[in-house]
Amino acid sequence: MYKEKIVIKVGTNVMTNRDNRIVRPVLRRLVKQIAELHERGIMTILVSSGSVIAGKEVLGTSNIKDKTQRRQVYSAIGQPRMMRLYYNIFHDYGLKCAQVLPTKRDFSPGVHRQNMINCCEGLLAEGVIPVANEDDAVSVTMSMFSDNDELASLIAQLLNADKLIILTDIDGLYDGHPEEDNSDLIKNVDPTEDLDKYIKDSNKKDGEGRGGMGSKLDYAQQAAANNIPTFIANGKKDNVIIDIMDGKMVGTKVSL
Ligand SMILES: Nc1ncnc2c1ncn2[C@@H]1O[C@H](COP(=O)(O)OP(=O)(O)O)[C@@H](O)[C@H]1O
Ligand SMILES: N[C@@H](CCC(=O)OP(=O)(O)O)C(=O)O
Repeated sequence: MYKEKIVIKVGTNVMTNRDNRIVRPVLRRLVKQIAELHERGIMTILVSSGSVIAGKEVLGTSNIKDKTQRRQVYSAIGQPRMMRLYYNIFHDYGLKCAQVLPTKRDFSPGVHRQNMINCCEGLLAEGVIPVANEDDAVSVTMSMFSDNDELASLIAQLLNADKLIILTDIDGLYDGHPEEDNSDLIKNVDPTEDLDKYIKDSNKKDGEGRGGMGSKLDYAQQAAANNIPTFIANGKKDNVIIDIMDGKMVGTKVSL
């Protein structure tokens, strides 16, 4: 049996380069760290974005005009590609992984919620790493999460995780525009702090990440309010997960 369980969320921008191609070594470094935690008796539930961008890599520009339908098509093509990548990398590290594709409905009180718990706990008990992503192919409008930060936070709360780590393409929350030299990284925030003033607009396109820093913070604060210490950190940096688990000061920590 494992000693601890943590949820790690990896955003689209962590795994892509400036041409929006998936960078396999990034996924390898991520899985390597998950494998190291596994050796320490720490199980990970990985929440991974990437299906839309992986579908876009295959299909290129689509003629579909409707944005929702385009997202459905890209993700239906991309999700099995993501899982093939993960399956192979986890296998190289001697680990098993499994796909979990929830929709928002699965978190409403009642039987769906219990099914989610049973599925994830069952996988963890078997030593298998659940790799979750929103079921983008079928989840539209009401059944949609605001983004995978929400999904990761809900899974962490549902499973009563010991930590939530949200990996993005920036070191954490800055107190000014992240690209300005005089902006500083905020190391600690508490779950009730109003952080809206720090959020800057982004101009990301289809599949390049949803939600932005604002939603990341909202969901990090939600998990932290439920006693789950949450970290927002740069997934492109070497060893960032291990550093967090070893208590080093990296990223922005959201906790009570
Ligand atoms: N105050 C801020 N500090 C840090 N990042 C910010 C801030 N305001 C806006 N951002 C933007 O939020 C982005 C991260 O959110 P997002 O694009 O949704 O990433 P992901 O794909 O990892 O979910 C950063 O790349 C940055 O441009
Ligand atoms: N579920 C979508 C990603 C949605 C999302 O939240 O993206 P991101 O902000 O990059 O974590 C996908 O797999 O492409």
